Amino acid sequence: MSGDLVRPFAAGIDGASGGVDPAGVVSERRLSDLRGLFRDAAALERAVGEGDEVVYRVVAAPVPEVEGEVPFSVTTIEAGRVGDEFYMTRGHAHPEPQGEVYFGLSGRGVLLMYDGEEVRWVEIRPGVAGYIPPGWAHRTANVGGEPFRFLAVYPGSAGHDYAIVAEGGMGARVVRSAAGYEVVEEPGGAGPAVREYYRRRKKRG
Ligand SMILES: O=P(O)(O)OC[C@H]1O[C@H](O)[C@H](O)[C@@H](O)[C@@H]1O
Ligand SMILES: [Fe+2]
Repeated sequence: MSGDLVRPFAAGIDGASGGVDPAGVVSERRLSDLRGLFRDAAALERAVGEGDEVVYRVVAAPVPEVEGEVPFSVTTIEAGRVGDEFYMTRGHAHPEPQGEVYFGLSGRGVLLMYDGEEVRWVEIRPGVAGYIPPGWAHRTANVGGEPFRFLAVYPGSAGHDYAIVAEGGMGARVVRSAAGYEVVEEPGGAGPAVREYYRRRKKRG
């Protein structure tokens, strides 16, 4: 059904350019792809009108997203903000509750995680690995003045659920502050449907 497994190989990971060699799928997300995610919708539309720049690029290794394989990719998030909020990924949960590891390659970012009730975050720098446990949605933001790059390694059967983050949020936002950045929790919390989504995914077996 899912075809042959991948043959052994080595890939070059270029922390200075975000390149992966050999590469598989390359995807780009522009400001206009991130509508509805930043708090300041008017600032986002202005920036879309002023050139709609690429916010991040993901270069994947040639490993398919199927059960048993372990895909990996390098994400480069450009430096920038929409209003006070730092450039960030769309963010997703894994419909199959599977973990993931991020490893910092260059620049400085925040890995934000959310389980429908609790917000956790860690700073990722070169040489730092962040662990995303099964059942936690995740998003990264570039909190520095240069591109932020990280390697991600995850189970091929994990999948990507973007809708739960688009609808339920991440419980917090990464914004500029006098100290550089801060992670500000959002008031109110998620509704019962969102909390139930995560609760189901955090039960083992
Ligand atoms: O998928 P996004 O939320 O847009 O995040 C961007 C990318 O970050 C990491 O590299 C993940 O492993 C990728 O699966 C993801 O696509
Ligand atoms: Fe993921």
